[in-house]
Amino acid sequence: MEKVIMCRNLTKRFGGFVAVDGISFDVAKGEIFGFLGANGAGKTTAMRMLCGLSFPSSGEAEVAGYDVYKQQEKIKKHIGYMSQKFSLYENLSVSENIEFFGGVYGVNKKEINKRGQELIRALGLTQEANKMVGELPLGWKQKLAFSVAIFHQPKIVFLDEPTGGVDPVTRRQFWDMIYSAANAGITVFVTTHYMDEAEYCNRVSIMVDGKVVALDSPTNLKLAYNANSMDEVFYQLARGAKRNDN
Ligand SMILES: Nc1ncnc2c1ncn2[C@@H]1O[C@H](COP(=O)(O)OP(=O)(O)OP(=O)(O)O)[C@@H](O)[C@H]1O
Repeated sequence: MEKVIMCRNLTKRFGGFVAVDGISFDVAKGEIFGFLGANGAGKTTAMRMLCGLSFPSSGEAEVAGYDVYKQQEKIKKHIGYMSQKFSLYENLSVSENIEFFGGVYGVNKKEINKRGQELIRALGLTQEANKMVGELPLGWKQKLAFSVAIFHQPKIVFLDEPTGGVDPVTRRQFWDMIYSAANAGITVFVTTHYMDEAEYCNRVSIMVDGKVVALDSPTNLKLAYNANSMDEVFYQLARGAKRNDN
């Protein structure tokens, strides 16, 4: 098994508060890894460390073979990132967003043009290519944002609640794109609050109050917790959480 993410006792403190408390796991190439936890559990903080955006307080981690303390710039080059809050520029057109982000990620102009056109066709956005992204329905924006995040063919894509606010059918279509990316060898690390999405992951980790309290396939987790759904598993584990930012 080729590991593309490895972390051991990864910890982040803010003053005396331990936001991420000694988490350890590996993620394999091409795996779809669900990273669950209630509000305030520490998911975003952990993800920011793995993306090379923030230094851990202690512990070890390697992402795409690079060290999270010493090689943050290398990590950023080899990953894609999409979140609900940060993705596309609403006041640029579909084509301009592809050009811009392709450029930021170091794809050359010729490739951007060629693959950009293919992408627009594949997404069925030919008529909308010159429209401002702000005019697109949310589901289309999310699909485009995901495509842009993997345009430079990264080893890993980090998705922070990528499908918030859209209906189950649109979410399902989004997940078809995730499966295609994983089949092409891109590892997917995804946080979500939707338990139907947790069922789609190869493995799921559940964080409570900064710690990973369970990690396995959805099938094994349901067996272990004698539950019919991931919703039930999640409820059993997260109901005792002390933190809840909401
Ligand atoms: N810069 C910071 N300074 C102090 N505390 C912080 C900081 N960033 C996060 N925290 C705290 O760390 C804890 C974990 O926050 P984090 O955003 O990682 O949780 P999360 O699991 O991503 O939650 P959500 O699902 O709401 O996004 C929270 O209690 C939060 O208030």
